[in-house]
Amino acid sequence: MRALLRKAKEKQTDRSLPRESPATSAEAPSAHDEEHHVEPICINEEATQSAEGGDAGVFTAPISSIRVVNDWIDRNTESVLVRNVARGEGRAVKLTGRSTQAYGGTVTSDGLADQEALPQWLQALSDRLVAQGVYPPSHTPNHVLINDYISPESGIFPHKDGAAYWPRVSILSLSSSAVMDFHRPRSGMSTSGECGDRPSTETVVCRVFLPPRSLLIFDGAAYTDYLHGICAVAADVIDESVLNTDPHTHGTSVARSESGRISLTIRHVPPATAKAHQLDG
Ligand SMILES: O=C(O)CCC(=O)C(=O)O
Ligand SMILES: [Fe+2]
Repeated sequence: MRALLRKAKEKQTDRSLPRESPATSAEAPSAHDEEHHVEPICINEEATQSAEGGDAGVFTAPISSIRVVNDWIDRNTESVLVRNVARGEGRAVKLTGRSTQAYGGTVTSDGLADQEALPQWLQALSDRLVAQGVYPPSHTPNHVLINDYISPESGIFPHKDGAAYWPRVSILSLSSSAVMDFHRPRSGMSTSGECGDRPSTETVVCRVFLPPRSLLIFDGAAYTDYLHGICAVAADVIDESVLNTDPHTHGTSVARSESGRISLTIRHVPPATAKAHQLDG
């Protein structure tokens, strides 16, 4: 495992990823982590094998708790998942620029209420994340939020996922790439409303390219201290500041797919009763 992580770090060097360090607060272990006993992630060999034989691209970003596994699924699996998302349209909630489908239950400030079993096609993803060591069996993902972005120009305003979730998130991208921005919170920064059309240089500390079929995993400071969001742009301008990109693509822009991106946000939510119990005692 150590060798693997070392390999990932070497890849980071190979790819000339920016080495600026983020705000020092990002490096410090968060009190929230300790409170939730977040174990380090161990992504095993299988997770780093590209399904199509290419470079899996696991790396550690400047905020040390962000990782991307490229080609986490193959194209056939992607097509199956896209079709399953389309079949779930009946349960979709329409928002500006995107619709969402929630599976697993209702997330409340106390934890997961009205818990329902994940459908088999989502449970398979959850099981794979546990098998790969991304989640411990005690925190098997039990909730999936699907964001179906209506057009390439759709995004999501910078936000934090909040305290109801166990603080590690895995996001699987389907159908299109996008760049996710991690923002340092700024006093008075709005965390609701429309997403912007460009990242704010004032607040962005880290930008990460998410190709279709990639899995983004973040926890620690990236989860608790920073906001994440996706700009509302039809094409993402790529330069050396965007992680998970090859140097030869710097200076180009990558168009998002006309059909819009779909993301599956896979998390563990402690049951409402368990959480209330934990707080009591
Ligand atoms: O579409 C994405 O990748 C972001 C989704 C997200 O941040 C969320 O569901 O909380
Ligand atoms: Fe989020």
